[in-house]
Amino acid sequence: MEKNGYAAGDGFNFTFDKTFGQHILKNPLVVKNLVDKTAIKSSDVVLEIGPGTGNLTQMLCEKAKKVIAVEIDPRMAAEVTKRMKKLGYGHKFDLIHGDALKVDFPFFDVCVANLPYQISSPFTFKLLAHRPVFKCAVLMFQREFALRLVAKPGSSLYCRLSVNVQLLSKCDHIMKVSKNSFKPPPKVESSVVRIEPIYPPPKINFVEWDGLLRICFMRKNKTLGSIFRQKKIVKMLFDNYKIYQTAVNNEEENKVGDEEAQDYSKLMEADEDMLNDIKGEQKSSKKKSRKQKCLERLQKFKQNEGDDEMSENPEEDEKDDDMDGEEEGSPLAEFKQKIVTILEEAKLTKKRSAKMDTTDFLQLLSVFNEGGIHFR
Ligand SMILES: C[S@@+](CC[C@H](N)C(=O)[O-])C[C@H]1O[C@@H](n2cnc3c(N)ncnc32)[C@H](O)[C@@H]1O
Repeated sequence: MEKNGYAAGDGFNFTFDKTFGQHILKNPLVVKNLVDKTAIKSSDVVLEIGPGTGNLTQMLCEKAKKVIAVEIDPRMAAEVTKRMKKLGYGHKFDLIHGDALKVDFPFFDVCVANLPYQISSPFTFKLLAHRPVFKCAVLMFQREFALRLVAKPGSSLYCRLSVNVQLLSKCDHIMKVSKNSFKPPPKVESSVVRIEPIYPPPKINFVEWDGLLRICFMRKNKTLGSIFRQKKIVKMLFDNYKIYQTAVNNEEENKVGDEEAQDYSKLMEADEDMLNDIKGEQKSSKKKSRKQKCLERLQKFKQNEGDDEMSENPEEDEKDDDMDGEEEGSPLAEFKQKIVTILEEAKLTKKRSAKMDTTDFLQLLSVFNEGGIHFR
């Protein structure tokens, strides 16, 4: 039987469902390589997300003490269970039928997943929030997403997703996987990433963190001095400041802070935006000619260079300083001066988000918070 022009998988009498991103890893070398990279011990419990027909599952069962798989498609769930029983792994294989974003994960040491790419971001942050903390996760992602996860300061792909994931984990790109290793082949290239959670995670308020990063990455090549002098930013922070001061005066500070302190969910939302950006880029780039794309890239490159040059020059930077019409000595102007002083004293004025690592951002959040400046 055929659906979407593809025959059903090796010997399985059902068709692949595109809505569940069913692209089965058919290249045994890739399967072996991927499982080897997990360095599973015979005492490890493995959580596999999206086992499909079980090509990875079989090898995971060979190595691990136990494999628990979460599969959304009942046909795949039945198939992989039957296959593991037939191979003699019934005693060490458990299946949870459900949506990986909704079910509670059991205890595990290692996670392996080849999931639909549209849920990469929420899944990654759900995993990073899982407790007790696990040893590592080996995950297949769309290449662009993977490269953003591991991008370092200074790389053109460095973005909020990179900072957020690297705040919570050590992240390495371990192999590229071509479209032809899958059946049916997806439209995009893939990469495998190894993620090792950092434990304990930094004790910060993630809503504050997310608010700060959103501002910093609005123009990642601009200096912080320039970004934080913009009237709309100063005004927003001033409003926050007043609300926060009222809360402190009413002795509600702890209520405002503590409840949200370990909430990663905002980071999930943040990076959903980024994932949509990748999807958007792909959709629009499909319609463009190669020449058009080259021209755009060149323009973008020049623009980024321009940003850097512009913000090296204090006079040019002033152009962004649109506090026009704001009287000297007004509460807003004084508040702006407070921000400028905090940045100067911390020697952060000349820093640019594009080149700042997680430690720099943690320092920035800390000096702002100490100065009573908040981002939620
Ligand atoms: C790309 S296929 C990978 C199959 C198999 N692991 C392999 O590598 O050959 C993705 C699998 O994830 C399952 N899946 C999709 N969305 C899911 C979700 N939200 N929760 C759990 N499984 C899901 C699909 O049904 C499919 O079996």
